Amino acid sequence: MTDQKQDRVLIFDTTLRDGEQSPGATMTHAEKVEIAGLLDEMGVDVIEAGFPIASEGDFAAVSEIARQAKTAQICGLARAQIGDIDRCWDAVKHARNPRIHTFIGTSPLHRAIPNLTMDQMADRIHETVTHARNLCENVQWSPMDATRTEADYLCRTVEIAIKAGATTINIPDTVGYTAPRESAALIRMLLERVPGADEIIFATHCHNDLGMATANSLAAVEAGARQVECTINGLGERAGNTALEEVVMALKVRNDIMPFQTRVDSTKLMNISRRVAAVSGFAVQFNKAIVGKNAFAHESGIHQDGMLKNAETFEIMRPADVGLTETNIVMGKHSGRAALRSKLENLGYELGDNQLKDVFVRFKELADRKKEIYDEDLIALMRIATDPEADRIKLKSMHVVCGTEGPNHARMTLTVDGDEHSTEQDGDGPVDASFKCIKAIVAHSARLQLYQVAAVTEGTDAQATVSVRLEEDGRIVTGQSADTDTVVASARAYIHALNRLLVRREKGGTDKREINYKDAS
Ligand SMILES: CC(=O)SCCNC(=O)CCNC(=O)[C@H](O)C(C)(C)COP(=O)(O)OP(=O)(O)OC[C@H]1O[C@@H](n2cnc3c(N)ncnc32)[C@H](O)[C@@H]1OP(=O)(O)O
Ligand SMILES: CC(C)C(=O)C(=O)O
Ligand SMILES: [Mg+2]
Repeated sequence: MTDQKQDRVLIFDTTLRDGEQSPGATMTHAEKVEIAGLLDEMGVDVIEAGFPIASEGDFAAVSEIARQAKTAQICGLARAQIGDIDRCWDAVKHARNPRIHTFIGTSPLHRAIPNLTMDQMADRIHETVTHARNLCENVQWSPMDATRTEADYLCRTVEIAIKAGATTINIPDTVGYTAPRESAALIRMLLERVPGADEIIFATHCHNDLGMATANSLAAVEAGARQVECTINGLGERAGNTALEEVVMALKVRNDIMPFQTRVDSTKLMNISRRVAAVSGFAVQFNKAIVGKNAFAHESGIHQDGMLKNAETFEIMRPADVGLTETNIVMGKHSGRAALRSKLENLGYELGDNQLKDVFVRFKELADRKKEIYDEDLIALMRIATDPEADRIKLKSMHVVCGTEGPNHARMTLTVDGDEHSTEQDGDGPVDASFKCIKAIVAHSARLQLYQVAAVTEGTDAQATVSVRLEEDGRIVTGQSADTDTVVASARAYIHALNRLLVRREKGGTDKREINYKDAS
């Protein structure tokens, strides 16, 4: 009997593959390895670590995650092509418990893309799944756009994949089109009609285009699926994937009507949500279920009154269940190293003494400008303080004149590899003038693809987190910074992105001296 017959639901996290496919969510190698470590620690069963054929970087990240994984199975994605599958295996084979995930679009719309007839596609599925199974014991096969595939053809292809050795069949709602009762009916139909269906695990992989991803996933579980594919914060293409935290907490809180278990330690949800938001640059909306800033906040009088008398009046989960601890240490300019270390440890950062010293200096600088330092402020600060790529170009000072009178003007001094360079520039607004200063000192041809500002905490002294995405010769880098001054945060984010670009250039074999900097004043 497989797990499918029991009450255990496997959690398959695809933050690092489908989540990273969100436009702009590209993560660095180190960030992917870090997130994979947190997922493993949290009890996720399978981590889809990337698409190894997609790039050298993806291959390297999947290989390292495979080497480092302790408990989770490590999976890579591959098209229905022998070369993809071989490349995937070369990356995941280092894991104690590897998995190959191969897929092809089976719906009429998707069959037309590679221009295969139904029979030709059936042969391709047989050939590729057989090949994958000869390499790896765990093979997952997905009929992409399953929910818009003809029922008979879906049953036929699933049967072929099972016979060829697939151990998991994933049923993707690739475009977020299905509704809960259809999602359930589809799994039931496959279980009833496909020979061998009771020997494998059915998975559900939903997208959130109509806001039904979690409902569809849970409906599939009730119908017999025993693996849910999801991402932290619901990160993913377009409207995203099923949110891991929603599935885990729904199964926990409503276990009375959905009696299924996962292995996920829910107290780690808040921390990983914040880390994924920080590294992807995708802020979590305030009212996001489970991990939103307001998910456990109460402002109206009747709610507060009820909460004070009995928290269950307005809360169906305890904040501690998702890893929110009461803020008993309020961080500010009077806090010392011990409090900072303890606070950072609660947030999941283990620091050595030297690192703590550096972070403490930055913390005090911030505390001098800001009354209260929130967890989000510390996460933003840690992200910048511990990024090894944020080195060669540094902001020494800047002064900006802006307002209704114009022209907006920036004066800036940067250090580049330790040497100081200064310039002054006018611009169309203070941010434009600052970016022009940076460009005047560090000449480059990178194109600004994205400039995004978000406040990480409330109040007029809130830190602004700025993300800047640059593109140069196909290389895409994202820089981030946080500061109470939005223009300073913007300049720092731009510089952070440039530093990353320099690292990419060097890794790509370009001579380090290619960095072209000059005094433009
Ligand atoms: C629903 C999903 O999430 S699917 C996963 C989507 N994720 C990604 O695409 C991210 C990674 N992708 C990439 O890096 C690139 O697309 C690569 C490396 C895989 C392929 O790059 P290229 O060779 O330049 O192909 P390109 O991206 O232009 O087109 C995709 C090709 O794959 C084919 N293809 C797409 N899906 C499949 C599949 N499941 N099995 C076999 N072939 C497929 C297409 O027919 C097309 O073939 P063609 O080049 O012969 O026309
Ligand atoms: C690759 C497949 C599983 C996918 O992500 C989808 O169909 O949404
Ligand atoms: Mg998907």
